[in-house]
Amino acid sequence: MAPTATKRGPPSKTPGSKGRKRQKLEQAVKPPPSKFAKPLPTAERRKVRIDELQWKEVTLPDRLDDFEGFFGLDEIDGVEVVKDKTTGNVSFETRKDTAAKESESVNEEQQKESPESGEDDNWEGFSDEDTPAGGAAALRPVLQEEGVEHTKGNTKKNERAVVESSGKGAFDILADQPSDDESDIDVSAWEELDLSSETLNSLSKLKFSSPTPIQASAIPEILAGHDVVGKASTGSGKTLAFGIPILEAYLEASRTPSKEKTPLALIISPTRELAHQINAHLIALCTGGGYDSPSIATVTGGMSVQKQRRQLLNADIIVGTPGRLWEVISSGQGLLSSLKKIRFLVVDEADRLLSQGHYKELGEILDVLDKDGEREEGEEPNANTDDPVQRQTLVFSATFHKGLSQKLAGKQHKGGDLMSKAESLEYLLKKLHFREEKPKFIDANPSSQMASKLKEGLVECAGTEKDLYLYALLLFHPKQRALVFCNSIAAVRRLTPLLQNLDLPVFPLHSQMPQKARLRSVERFTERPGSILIATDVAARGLDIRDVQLIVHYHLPRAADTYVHRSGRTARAEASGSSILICAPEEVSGVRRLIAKVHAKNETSTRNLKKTAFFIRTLDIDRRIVSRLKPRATLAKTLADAVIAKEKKHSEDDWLRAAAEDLGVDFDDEEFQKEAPGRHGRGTGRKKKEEVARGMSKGEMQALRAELKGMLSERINVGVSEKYLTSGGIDVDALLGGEGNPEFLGFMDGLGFDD
Ligand SMILES: Nc1ncnc2c1ncn2[C@@H]1O[C@H](COP(=O)(O)OP(=O)(O)OP(=O)(O)O)[C@@H](O)[C@H]1O
Repeated sequence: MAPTATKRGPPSKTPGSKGRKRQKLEQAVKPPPSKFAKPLPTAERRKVRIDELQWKEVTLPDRLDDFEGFFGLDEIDGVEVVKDKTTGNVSFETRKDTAAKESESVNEEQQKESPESGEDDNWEGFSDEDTPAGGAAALRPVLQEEGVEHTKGNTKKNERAVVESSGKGAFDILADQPSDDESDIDVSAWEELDLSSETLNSLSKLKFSSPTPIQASAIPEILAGHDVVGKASTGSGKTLAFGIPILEAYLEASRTPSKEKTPLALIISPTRELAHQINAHLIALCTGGGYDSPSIATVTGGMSVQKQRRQLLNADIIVGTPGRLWEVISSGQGLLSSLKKIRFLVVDEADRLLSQGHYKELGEILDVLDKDGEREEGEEPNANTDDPVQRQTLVFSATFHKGLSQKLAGKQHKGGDLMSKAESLEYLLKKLHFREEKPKFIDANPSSQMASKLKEGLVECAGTEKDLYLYALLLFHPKQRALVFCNSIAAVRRLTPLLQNLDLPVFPLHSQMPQKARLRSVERFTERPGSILIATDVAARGLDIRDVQLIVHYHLPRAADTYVHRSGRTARAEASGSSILICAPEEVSGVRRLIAKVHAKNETSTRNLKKTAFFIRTLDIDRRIVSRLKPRATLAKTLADAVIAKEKKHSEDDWLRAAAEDLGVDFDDEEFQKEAPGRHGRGTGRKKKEEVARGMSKGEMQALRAELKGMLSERINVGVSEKYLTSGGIDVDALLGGEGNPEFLGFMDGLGFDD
C-alpha cells in the first residue's frame, strides 16, 4: 500500500537553534512536489532495491543564509515508499519502465567504473613503508631523489618529469594539462604586464589565460624593482605573483651568462609541504617555454642534509623551511656568501613565519643575510646594519593577524582580529629589512580574506559526540575530497584508525610523521577522489590540492587567521566548497564571534559602514540518522583505542626497558607499573580505560572486528529523513504508518550502502 502523508511533522531537535525562524527556513527549502502524488496502478509497479536507483544531488543555494539542511543530499523522483502492514518493513516501488531504464544505466556506470573499483581493492591504506612502483613515481619530483628536489635540465626533460609521471603527483599542477602545442591558449590578457615571450609560452601551456588580481597588481611592481607586501584571499594565485617575476629575472640573467653562479631567489615557507608545492608550481611554470629551466632546490627537514648541501651549490632558486635552511646556512660551507647576493627574498605565509614561536630561525637567517657576526640578545634583526640592501623583499599572505603586532608591542592579545594595512606594514617593517623605506602594499581582496564561493556552516553536538558527528558529516558528503582539521597530533592519531575502521579512505598528516609518510599522505589524498585527510594545522597554510570540496573543523580554530587559512583549502581558484565547524554547545557563541570578526572586517574596510554581524548558519543535522550510526562508530572507536593503547604500551615498555638496562636492573613490567607515579591522581580514569583497552585479547578484538564488519555491511535505514520530511510538510510517523504522502526524499548515498 502506498502511504500518504497529510500533516506537517515536528521540527527536528537541534539544541540551541530552535524557533519560528527555523521553521520558516525549513519551509524555504521545501522540496518540489512529487510527480507521484497519486499511487501507481499495481500492474505498472515493481519492487526495487534502493541502491539500484539513480539519485540526483540536490543543488545547494549559492549562499547559506536561508539554508539549514544538509549539504549534498540526494533525491529521486518516481519512487513510492511502501510499508508492509504485517512485518512493518519498508520497501520501494517504481514503474517497470523506469526501473528497467535505471538498472540499465546503473550497469553501464558500473562497467565504466570497474577499473577504478579494481584500484580500490588494491588500496593499501596508510603505512610508513615505501610506496610501491607507480605510487612513488607519482610523487614526482618530490620523492625521486631523497633529500632534495633539484630540477635542472632542458625543457623536454622537465616536461617528461612533470607530464609523463605515471600518476598525478601530490603537487602536480600540470598533470591534467596536455603537453602538445595545440593545447596553447590565448594569453593576450597578460600582455599589459610586459612579460617575455618565454613566460607567455609557459602561461599558455598552463592554460592560465589571464592574471588573477594579485598577479595583475603585484607583478608590475616587482618587475619595476619594488619591495612588495601582497595580501590576497586564499587560492588566488599568490605563488605565481612572485614566481613570474623571478622567472623573468632568471630569463634575463641567462641571456648574459656570467662565470659566477649564485642563487637568484630564496623563498621561505612555513611548512615542508608548502615548500614542495611551491617547487612544483615553479617547475610547472618553467616548463614548456622553450628555454633551459632554472635549477630549483627544495631544502626541508626530514631529508638528507648532505644531498641538500650538494644540490644547493648549483641552485638558481632555493625554496625551504626556516629550520633546515638555518641548519644548512649556519654550518658554513660557503652558502651564506652566495645567499647574500640573491635578488629576491620571498617570505610566503609571512604572518605565520614572522609570528612568535616560529620566528627564531627565520630571524637568524634574515640577520645573517645582511651582516656577518652574531646578533646581540634582544636586538632587532638588521637593526644596526648600514649596508644598503640589494635584494627585493616580497612578502605574501592572505592574512595578517593582529595578535602579532600586539605581541610585538608587549600587549596580550585576546581574540582573532586581523590586522589593518597600516598595522601590517608597521609590523613587517619592524621585522624585515626592506630595500625601500616603504614597500608597496597590495591588497587584492580588501573586502574579504575568504574565497568568494565558500559556504560556511556549523554543526552543534555534545562534546563527547564529535567523533560520531564527524563520521556522519563525512558520510553525508560521500565522494567529496574532505580535509578534517584537529588541534592536536593525538587527535589525528586517534581519528585516523577510528575512521579507517569504518571503511573510510582516510590519511593522516601531522608534523611528527616521517617526511616520506607526510608526502605520501598528501599524494594519496590528492590522487584519490573522495578521500579524507585528517590533519593538524600543518595543512592549514598554502596547500593547493585540487578539488577539496569539504573542510571540517573537528577542533575549532584558535584564531581568525587559522579559520581563514583552513577554510581556504577549499573553494580555490574560483571553485566552490564548504567549511563546517563541529561545535559543542559551549563553543558556539565563541566561534560565532570569531567568524563574525573575519567577516565584519570586510564590511567596515570597504564601505566604511558600521559593523554588520555575520551569522554563521547552524546546519540542521538529522539526529535520527546520526543515532543509527552510533553503534558502529562506538565499536570502531573501541577497536581503535585498543590498538592505540597497545602501541603506546609497547613504546612505554621499550623506553622503560632501555632505562632499566641503563641502570643495570631487570625490567619487570608489572613492578614498574606499580611504582609508576600518578596511579591515584588525575588521569586515573583515562589510565584505567587505557588498561582495559590494551588488555583486550586478540580473540576479543577479532570478535569485535567481525561484529563491526557485520554492522558495516548492513544498511542504515535512512529512507526517511526527518529533515526533509519536516521541511516538506510530511509526518514521518504517518508516512511509516502508511498514511503519509508517497513522496520519498532524503537518502544519503554512502550510509552503509554497499554497491
Ligand atoms: N592566472 C591564473 N589563472 C588560473 N589559475 C591560476 C592562475 N594563477 C594561479 N592559478 C592556480 O590557482 C591555484 C591557487 O594558487 P596558489 O596556490 O598560488 O594560491 P594562493 O593565493 O597562494 O593560496 P593560499 O593563500 O591558500 O596559499 C593554483 O592551483 C594555481 O595553479
